[in-house]
Amino acid sequence: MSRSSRRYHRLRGESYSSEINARRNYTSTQQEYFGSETANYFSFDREEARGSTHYQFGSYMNQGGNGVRGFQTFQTVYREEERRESIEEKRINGYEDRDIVSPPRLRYSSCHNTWNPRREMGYEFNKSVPLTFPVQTRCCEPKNVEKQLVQKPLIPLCNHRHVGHPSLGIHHLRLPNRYLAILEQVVKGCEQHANNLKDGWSTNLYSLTKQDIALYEIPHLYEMVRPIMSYMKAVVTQLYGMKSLKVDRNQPHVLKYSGSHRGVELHHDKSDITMNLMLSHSNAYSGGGTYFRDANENVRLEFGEFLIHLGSAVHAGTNIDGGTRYLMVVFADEKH
Ligand SMILES: O=C(O)CCC(=O)C(=O)O
Ligand SMILES: [Fe+2]
Repeated sequence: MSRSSRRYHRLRGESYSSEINARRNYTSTQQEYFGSETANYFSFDREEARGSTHYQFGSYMNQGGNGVRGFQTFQTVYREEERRESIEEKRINGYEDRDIVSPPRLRYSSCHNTWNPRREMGYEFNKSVPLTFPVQTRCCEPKNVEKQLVQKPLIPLCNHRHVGHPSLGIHHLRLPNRYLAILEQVVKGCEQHANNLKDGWSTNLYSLTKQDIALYEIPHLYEMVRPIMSYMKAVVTQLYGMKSLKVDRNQPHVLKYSGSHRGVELHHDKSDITMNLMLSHSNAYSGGGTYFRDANENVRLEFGEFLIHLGSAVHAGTNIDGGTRYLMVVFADEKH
C-alpha cells in the first residue's frame, strides 16, 4: 500500500454503511486487514475527500504500519458508526441534536464561499435523512467551523426523489402522515367558500390557472395549513440551501381543475420556488399531472405528495380527462 493511498480513508453515506455492516461479521486476522483488498477499500482520492464526512486515520496506520494499531483504528471507526446510528434513531424520534450538520451547507459553505444554490443544484441528497458528523478535513478546512456547527436540525424527508436530473432541482416528496387529514378539510372548506361567491372558483387570482382561491380568504383554513406551510418551507430551505423564504398574501392558494378547465399550458412561474401539493386522491380524476419539459416527465402526484421546483422550470398542468383535481400551490421567493 503506497503512502498516498493510505492518506485518506472513507467513512460516510449509505453505501458505506452497508460495507460497515459487512465488516461487523468480519473476523479477519490482522494480516488480512492490511491486505491489498483492504487498502483499496479504504483509500480514495483527494477530490473525493473534499467536503465528505470522513475520518483521517491514515496517521495511525502510518505509525510503523503495525497491525495492532490498524485494528484498533478499525474498532474506532466501528464505534463511530454505531454512534451515528444512535443519533439517527434519536432524530427519527424527534429529539433535537445540535451536533447534526446539514451536509450540503457544510460542504459548500466551507469549500466555495460564493456558492449559489440556483447555479449548482447538482449536489447529491441522500434518499433518506442525510446525517453526518462534523469532521474537519485536512484539504478543506472551514474557517468558521464553530458557526457552521450550530445549525437547524435536519428535517426528515419522506419519499424524496429527484424528477429528471438532480441538476434540474425538481423534487418529489410526500407530507408526513400527521398532516394528511388537514388536506381533506381544505378541499371541503374551499368548496363551501366558493359556493358563497358570486363567481365561484373564478377569482382571477392568476390568469393561467383560472379556478383558484387564496386561503387567506378562509381564515380557519389558513390557520389549519400553517404547519404544512412551515414544513414545506423548511424542506425547501434545506434542499436548496436557502436562509429563508417569503411569500405574498395569495399564498397558499388552491387550484381546481374540472369541466372545461382541464389544465394549464407550458409556462414558468414568476417565483423563485414553487410548491405544489396534491389535495385529490388519484382515482378522483383521470389524466392530469404536472409535466416538466426539461425532465420530459409528467408527474402524477398521489394524495399528500408534493413537488418543489424552481419557478423558472418550464412546466404545464397536463389536461385531466375527467373528474376533479385540486392542488395547493405556493409561490415563494428567497429571503436574503
Ligand atoms: O397543475 C399543475 O400541476 C401545475 C400548476 C401550475 O403550474 C401553476 O399553478 O403555476
Ligand atoms: Fe406553474
